[in-house]
Amino acid sequence: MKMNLDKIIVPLDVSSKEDAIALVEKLHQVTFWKVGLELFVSCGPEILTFLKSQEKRIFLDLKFHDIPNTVAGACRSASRYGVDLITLHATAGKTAMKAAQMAAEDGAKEAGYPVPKLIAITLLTSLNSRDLAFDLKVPLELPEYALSMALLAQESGLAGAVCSPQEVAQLRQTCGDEFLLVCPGVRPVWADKGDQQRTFTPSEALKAGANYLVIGRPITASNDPVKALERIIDEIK
Ligand SMILES: O=c1ccn([C@@H]2O[C@H](COP(=O)(O)O)[C@@H](O)[C@H]2O)c(=O)[nH]1
Repeated sequence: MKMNLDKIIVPLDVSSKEDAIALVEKLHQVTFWKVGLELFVSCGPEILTFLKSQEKRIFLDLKFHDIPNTVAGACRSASRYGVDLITLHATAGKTAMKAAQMAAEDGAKEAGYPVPKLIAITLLTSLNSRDLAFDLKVPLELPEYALSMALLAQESGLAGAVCSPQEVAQLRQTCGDEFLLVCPGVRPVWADKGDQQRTFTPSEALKAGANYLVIGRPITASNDPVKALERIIDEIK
């Protein structure tokens, strides 16, 4: 039970500190929480301080995407809070990713924390092949594109990537066992897909080689989040 629970990251996709604290208290067995744009924009770094006080691991998912100097500055600042994972878009480019990695090392060192793992967004799990080809005009097949973004992140010295579970087997095979692969877009068969386009079930995603699964609404939007989490843990036993 504990081993599988450690592989699940639950997003705190709520709009206030009070709601976030209530969720953390309700799902007290969850050890790894994700702070994304909605919560961070509404309550700022206070939420990180709260999670640290509860000895939780923190995935800071702000998906930085800017010029190298700005992305590096954001990663330096974020690393001073003692977070464990930080996202940035691979499409920010190699120079930005390299600068981000160096800055994260500096920020963590200044604050006396371990260096967080920087992981690159390959292609948002809400996009499908049609979006990639016709809207974004990317002339590559989707799996090839996701792989090329992961390789760019790896060449830039990043610890890993965020990918859909549908691409994780190929990324694992090419990028190796040490490369961290974090998968959102995970849906038990009984859950709504919502805006997620490239999904697998939790057991499929783990079998394919994901290190961590990010599972939000199937748990947090359920009438009984504790039961939903237990059901997922049972299914991946
Ligand atoms: O490609 C990506 C990158 C990040 N996310 C984030 O993961 C969670 C997924 O939540 P669900 O409720 O399980 O859909 C959410 O916070 C996203 O911002 C992603 O979905 N896809």
